[in-house]
Parts: sequence; C-alpha cells; structure tokens
Amino acid sequence: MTSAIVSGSGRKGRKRSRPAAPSFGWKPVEVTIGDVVPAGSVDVTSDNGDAMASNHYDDDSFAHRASRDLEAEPGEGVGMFYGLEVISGDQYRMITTPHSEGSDPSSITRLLVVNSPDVTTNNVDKNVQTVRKQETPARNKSKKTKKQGDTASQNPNCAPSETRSTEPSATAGRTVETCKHSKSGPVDLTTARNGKISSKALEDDQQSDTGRSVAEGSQGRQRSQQQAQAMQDAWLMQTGGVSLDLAICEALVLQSFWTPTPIQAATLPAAILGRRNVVGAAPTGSGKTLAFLLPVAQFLLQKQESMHINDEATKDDSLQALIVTPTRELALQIHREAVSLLSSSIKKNSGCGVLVGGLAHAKQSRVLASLSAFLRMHSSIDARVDVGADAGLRRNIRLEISLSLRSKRSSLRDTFIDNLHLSSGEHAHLNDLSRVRFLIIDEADRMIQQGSFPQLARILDAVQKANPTDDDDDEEELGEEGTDITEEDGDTNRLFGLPGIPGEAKVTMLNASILQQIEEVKNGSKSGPPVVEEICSGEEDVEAEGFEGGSDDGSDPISLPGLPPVYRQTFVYSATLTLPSSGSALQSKKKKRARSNKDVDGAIAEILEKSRAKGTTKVVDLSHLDKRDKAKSVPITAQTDDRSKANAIPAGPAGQFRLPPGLTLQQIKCTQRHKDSHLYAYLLTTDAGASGPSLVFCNSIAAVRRVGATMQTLGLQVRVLHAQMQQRARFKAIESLRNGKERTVVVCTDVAARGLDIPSVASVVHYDVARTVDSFVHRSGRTARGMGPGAVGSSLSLVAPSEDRIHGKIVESLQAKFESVNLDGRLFKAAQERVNLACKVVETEETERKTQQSNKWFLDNAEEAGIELDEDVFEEGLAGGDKRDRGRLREGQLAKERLQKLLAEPMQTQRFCKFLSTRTTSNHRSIAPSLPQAGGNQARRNKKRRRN
Ligand SMILES: Nc1ncnc2c1ncn2[C@@H]1O[C@H](COP(=O)(O)OP(=O)(O)OP(=O)(O)O)[C@@H](O)[C@H]1O
Repeated sequence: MTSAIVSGSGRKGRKRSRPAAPSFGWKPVEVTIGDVVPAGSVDVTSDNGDAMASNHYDDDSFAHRASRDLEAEPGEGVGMFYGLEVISGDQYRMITTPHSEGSDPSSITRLLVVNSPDVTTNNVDKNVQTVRKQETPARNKSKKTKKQGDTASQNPNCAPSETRSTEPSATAGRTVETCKHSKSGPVDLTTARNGKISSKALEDDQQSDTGRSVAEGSQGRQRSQQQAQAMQDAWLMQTGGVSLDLAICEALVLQSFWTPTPIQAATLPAAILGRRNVVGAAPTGSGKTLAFLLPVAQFLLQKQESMHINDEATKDDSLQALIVTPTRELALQIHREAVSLLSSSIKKNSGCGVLVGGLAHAKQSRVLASLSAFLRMHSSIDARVDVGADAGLRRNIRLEISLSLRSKRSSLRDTFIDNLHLSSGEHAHLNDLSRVRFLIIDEADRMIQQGSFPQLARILDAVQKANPTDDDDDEEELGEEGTDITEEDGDTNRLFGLPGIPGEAKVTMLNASILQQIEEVKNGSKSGPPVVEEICSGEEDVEAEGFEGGSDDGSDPISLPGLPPVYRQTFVYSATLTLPSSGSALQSKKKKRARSNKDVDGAIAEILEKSRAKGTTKVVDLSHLDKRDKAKSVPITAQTDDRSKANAIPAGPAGQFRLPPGLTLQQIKCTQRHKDSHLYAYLLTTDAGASGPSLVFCNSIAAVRRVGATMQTLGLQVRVLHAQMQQRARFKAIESLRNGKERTVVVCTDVAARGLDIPSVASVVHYDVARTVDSFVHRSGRTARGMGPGAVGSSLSLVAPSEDRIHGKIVESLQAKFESVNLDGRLFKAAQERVNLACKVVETEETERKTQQSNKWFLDNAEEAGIELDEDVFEEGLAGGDKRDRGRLREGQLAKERLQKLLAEPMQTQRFCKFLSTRTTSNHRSIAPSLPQAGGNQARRNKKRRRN
C-alpha cells in the first residue's frame, strides 16, 4: 500500500513524480504532514541497524536527498519520518521532525518515507499501546499548526519553543499546544507532561514577583525539561523511532547518556515498538542492562499515565517485571540501575525490589514487608488527589524484582519460589505472577549451567502457570526433561544439547516446523515431543513477519477475572551467547536425532520454550567479530524475523568474541610459584597494574584466601570475594572497589566475573588462567567498561606451564594479541624477596590460627557438656610446641620484622619494560633509568645477542 489518505495539509493532492525506489527494495512513498496512512502501510518496528536507512533518510545529506526526491521548491521545508501515531484502530499519522536542528518544525510540509509493502496490519496493531503514548512535545510542535491554527506563529511574543503550554488532548491523551503570554514574559511549558503540570507552571509564572528563588527554581526546571527533551530527540533519532518517556530521559541526562550503545539501538525498537522477545548478545560493558531496563521503564511509565486517565479500571498493582540474575551482586546492581532510571518519576520508593539470598531472615522479611508496605502506601495515594509535577506518577505500584539464583542457602529465594505456589499469604503480591509483563534472564548462558537451570525452570514454569500462553499439557514432561538431560550427558553442570567447552551455550532458535510439532503434540494430534530443526538460512530470504504475539494469534493468555490477559515479553541477554555456525548446527541436528528426538535443542531455545515466549523473537548478536560469514548460515527460525539475520553472526571457529575496544590484553609466562611475585610487582610497579582498583581472579576459594592473605601481608589494600563469604562482607568488597577512595585489590573467584559494572576498575588479573573462553571474556570485561575514550583497562594472564594449553586455546579462539609484560629483573628479585617473607608470615599465622580455632572448639563443646578438660587435649600452638615448632614460629616472627623493614622502603618503580613506568607516586621512588634486565634464560639469550 503506497497511497496515503491526505488530511489537513496545504500540500494535499499535489501531484509529483515518484522518486526512484532505493536499492534495498522498499517502495518510497511521499506523504504530507498530517497524512493519515492505513494500518500496515508502514513498518513501525524499524528494529535493526539498517532500519533507519529503510524507514527514513537520516544522514547528513538528508535535506539534499529529501529535497531532491520530493522535488522540493526553494525554501520548502521537508522532514523526516519518526514513527507513527495511532489515530484509530487502523489508521496512523506520520510523526515527523525537521531534518536539522533549529529548523522550524511548522515549516515542514512534506516528508519522504520508505514504505514496506510486507508489513501486516497485525504488526502495527500490536504496537498501538506503545505508540499511543509516544507523542512528544517535539512532535506536537509540528502538529500545533494543524490543531491550533497557527496562533503561536502569528504572535511575535510567542516563540515556537518558549510560549506554549500544553493541555490534555481529547484524543489518546496527547498534548496539544496553545500559546500563552504572561506579564512576566514567555514561559516554556512545551515539555510539560500534562495539564496539571501546565497549570502549576502557569501559577509559578503569575507569581513570578514573589521571589527570585521561585524564578530560579522555575528556570532550573525549564533547563532540565529542555535537556530531557533534547535527550528524547537524540534517542529518537538514533534508535529509529523510539521515543523514550521524558522521565526516563531525565535520568539519562543525569548520566549524560546522549547516545544509545549499539546493543541498545539495535534492540530497543523491537522491544518497545515491536513488543518482541529479544535474545541479545553484545560485548561486556556495552550497555545490555539498559537495553532490557529501558523497555520495562518505558512500559511502566506509559502504563502509569494511562492509569492516570483510566483510574481504577486499569489499576494493576501486581508484579510487572521479573529479572533473574546468576549472582546476588548483579541483582543488586541491576536493582540500583532500575531505581535510578525510575527515580525521577517515582520518587521515594521506586517499587523495585531485590531478592537475594544470604541475608538474615529478618532483613529478608523486611525487604518483602517493605514491598508490601509500598503496595499499601500506593493504595492510600490512589485515594487522594495529587497536585503538582508528580501528580499521578506515584499512583501505581511498579514492582520489579531481581532474583538471584546462585545461592544454595538462599532462604529468601526459597521463600519466593515457595510463594509462587501459594495463593495467599503475607506477601501475596509476590504470589501473583499472572501480570508479569517482562521476564528477563540476564547472563543467560550462566543461568543454564551449574545447577541453576532447575531453579530457573521452576520460576519460568511458575510464571507460565500464572499466565499461560500455551496449553500446558506437556508441562510435566518438559519438567522432567531437565533430569533426563543431565543424566544422559553425564554432566550435571550442563544441559542436554550443550556439548563443547563448559560455559558455552549452544543456541538454536525454534523454527516453524518445531512450533507446529509442539502445537500438534499439545493438541493431541501427534505423539512425542518435537524434533528441533535448525535452519541454516544461507541465501534464503525470510520475509518480515507480522507480529504474532499478543491476543491476535489465538494463543493468548487465559484471562483473569476482570482483567485482560497480559502479553509477556521475554528478554534473554549475555555477552557470550554462542550461536552455532552452520556446520555445528547441522552436526548437532544429526547427533540430536540419533540421540533422542525428545528435546528442544539449544539452551536459549529451552529458556524461550520454557517461558512460552510467543511472537517474534528478535535475535541481536553483536558479540562476535567476524562479519565475513554474516550473510551465511545463521540459524534462523520462523519465530525469528529476517532482519535478525543481519545481526546474527555465527560463532564457532570463525566467530571470535568481540572484546571491549579499550581493553589491552597482557600475559606473563612464569612458574606457578613465581606468580605471587609477578602479581605483586605488576600491581605495584607498572602503570597498567597500579593505575586503579584491580580484580584478581583465582579458580578456587583456597587460592583466593591464600593470594589475598599474601598480598595483604605485602601491604596492599586487599579484600577477598567468594561464594562462601557472609553476604555483608561480599557487599563490602564490591563497595570498596566502587567508592574508589583507595586503590583496592579484590581477589575473587568467578563469582565476580559477570555483570559487575565498576567503571573505576583499571585492571583484571587472571591469577589462574580462566577455564573457558567465556569465562575469560567475562572476567576481562570487568574493566574497560562503557563508552568513550575513558573506557580503558588491561587484562593480565599469569600463565604457568601447566596452563599453557588452555591459555593457547583462549588466544587462538580470541585471535587477539596478548602483549608480553617483561618485568625488570632486579625489580622482580626485590618483589620475590618480599613475597617469600610474606608467604612465611602467612603460613605461620595460619598455623597459629588453626590451632587456636581447634582449641576453642574443644573448649566450647566441653563447656556446653559441663566437662572439665585436661590441658593435654589442647593442641599446642607454635608458641607452645616442640623445639622445631618454636623454631618455625621464630622464623615467622623474623620474616615479619624483615618484611616490615622492606615495606617501609618503597619498591623501585619499573623503568624499563613493555610497560614503561615513569610515574612516581607517594609510595614509589624513582630510580635512575636502568638497562633492561630480563631474568633467566631470556637474560642469557639477550646478552648473547648483544655480544653478537
Ligand atoms: N547509552 C549509554 N551511553 C553511555 N554509557 C552507557 C550507556 N548505556 C550504558 N552505559 C554504561 O555502560 C556501562 C556498562 O553497562 P552494562 O553494565 O549494562 O554493560 P553490560 O553489557 O551489561 O556488561 P556485562 O556483559 O559485563 O554485564 C555502565 O557503566 C553503564 O552505565
């Protein structure tokens, strides 16, 4: 459909020659501002990187091209397409903006869009809800001339951006601008969100002589509103049509996030406009958290506004979004980010809750109780009329829970999971999962490993049960598959269908035939579970599909009494979601058939299947470097739209993980027993290691304890972090990195490898080489996070001979250059001396501590039993031991004294090596430049070379 129904424009009916169709094959259509276009005539989802080019002209030469293609007359304003506004069930109005900043929007008379003939009405219908509320003041500016008869532009005192107030419109709750002029001068109310804000601002204006502070406050508000407006426009442009709520934009302004990251730009249109499920993979530190939080926040705020209009009828205080993470720290971090995103719109209590294990029972109950209290508080707020800028914004509960699944001792987790099966109780709102609108699995490849999946499956099942999107006849069978799967594979840490290196998730999307088979099985027309077929898309060109989710596809959730069913979106994210290449896909298909035809292949497919994700799934894989195979062999399914292919890049041998651009990879090859001294020298004397907080990863808790104690004895500011620690201490370790007052070194296990976002972390050290490539990628990704030139950091691997093979695999797989760090030989010798002393001290202290602990245990138990103990049942500590023990104690004491002396003198700063450091800190003493001094064989080789 290329014709437009023209309404209310001066250019109406004007005949023009149609411009040539662009090479991407879509038909361009010329429309006039105010045009109403039939549903289905334009693709509103514009949800991949190329879509902006497909939907409108947005590059620098836009003006020229649009003017040329439209045969614009000199001085005629042309605009660009921003999105659609719903006029009625099947008609939409183009939303436009001027092509360049500063242009008068009201001058736009025509625009050029590129029209997709393939998009169905269904597609657009599903976006009605989300598009409806996306009217922005910027767009109002262009509509103003239609609605209000050019009042503003005719009044010289009424500048377009300064003198309009907004009033609620009768249609779809949109705002319509009117011109206001007051004695105190123009008032910028163009960004006011609703009528109440307008009237409040006007009151301020009329009382402007009451005090300077009022005026200043108003100016400040205006400024922040303008900034939010500018932020909204910036994101609108860069996401190809996503107009974020102004409240969200305010939060983005505070963080200066003026540009969406690639993963955000690629997924937001699909998630917000298309209401699709999203499977997203992108490098560490690339903003995936916001990519899934923004759609949630946008939905909540839009819903909030619609509730403001519709009141009780649509009031919904139940859980809206559930985010599941693999670690407690990550859950807390996401919670913090969600709160800051919503804080400007929902003041004190954002309605976000975080449930993690490891906290005291009382504390856990308080978390739950506070959420309940918030529900009650909201009920009371609902009962009264709110006035002011926040009116209506605090009215409805926005409850979001991040649930960490890693803790085996998590009573809260159990409480929550158990509560899922209760119909009433103290925290009844947690029982109702029927309204969960967003189900988000972060670090998804981790969630399906190491025993987390059964718990995750329970939650997915509970959510599905509460709001079924399918017939659940095979629920039991699916539930049992997990057990069969692990038994069959003989690997309790992995799911069936996940062969290969532990930690890699094999992903296969469901295709049409699988889904059909699932349906057939469920309908009873076919026995046996579905067989997965993986489609290697190759050259095939799957046409864009209409949006299949929601109530129109016949598989809608069962309605709850009085409330319409909730359409649920599932988001699955990680930095390492490995999509299979064509070869592996075919192989696994054969293997799969030979092994069993019972299971849905692929972990992510499993998650999507378990959560009964309906509708089109958008797959965005930005996590791999190799784009040569981009056009080939991407597993694609009927459930995955064709535009996903452009982003889905195969992994495997040809696809290397993309690392953060500011990350420097380094390596030191040394013996296991020299690792401590290399670590110490690196942290203390190299610019890379000494420039900020560091994370040192070990493969075991015992190693964490030992290395942590040694580095602490050496005078570094050290904290340890592992899963067996008290939760409070875990938080403290993370906070020590975050507050950045001191340069902390956190020695940790992989519990800190994923998700943690602490931009100040300057270096990551793999004390033990990571066991998998995924693990290496995640660990290294704790540094060089975010965007821009400041996002730099280094990742050092200490490679012992026994780790050469696995390190080689990592190097090969990443195809990245690892720089060698050659420490100055003299420096290394000095470091080694200190480390030897520290080790002796640690060993002595450890023996003493153990003895004391054991004696205390005896004493406590004897006291409890009322027994008097003989002196000789106590173990003697080194102090009271035999001659040899006392000798060891003496050695320990001497080592301590010697070490203290050495530590009082600063270590020499490294002056010559790959990491040349001329920095002098208060702790470091510069020495005269020295000649290179490599150690051992290397030194001899260098000498020989020089002689020759
Ligand atoms: N649009 C943006 N512009 C600038 N910075 C951003 C933007 N979005 C997010 N960030 C910042 O980027 C950093 C990394 O983001 P985030 O923690 O979401 O990364 P991630 O992709 O989830 O990483 P990981 O895979 O390690 O979990 C954060 O400090 C965040 O504040």
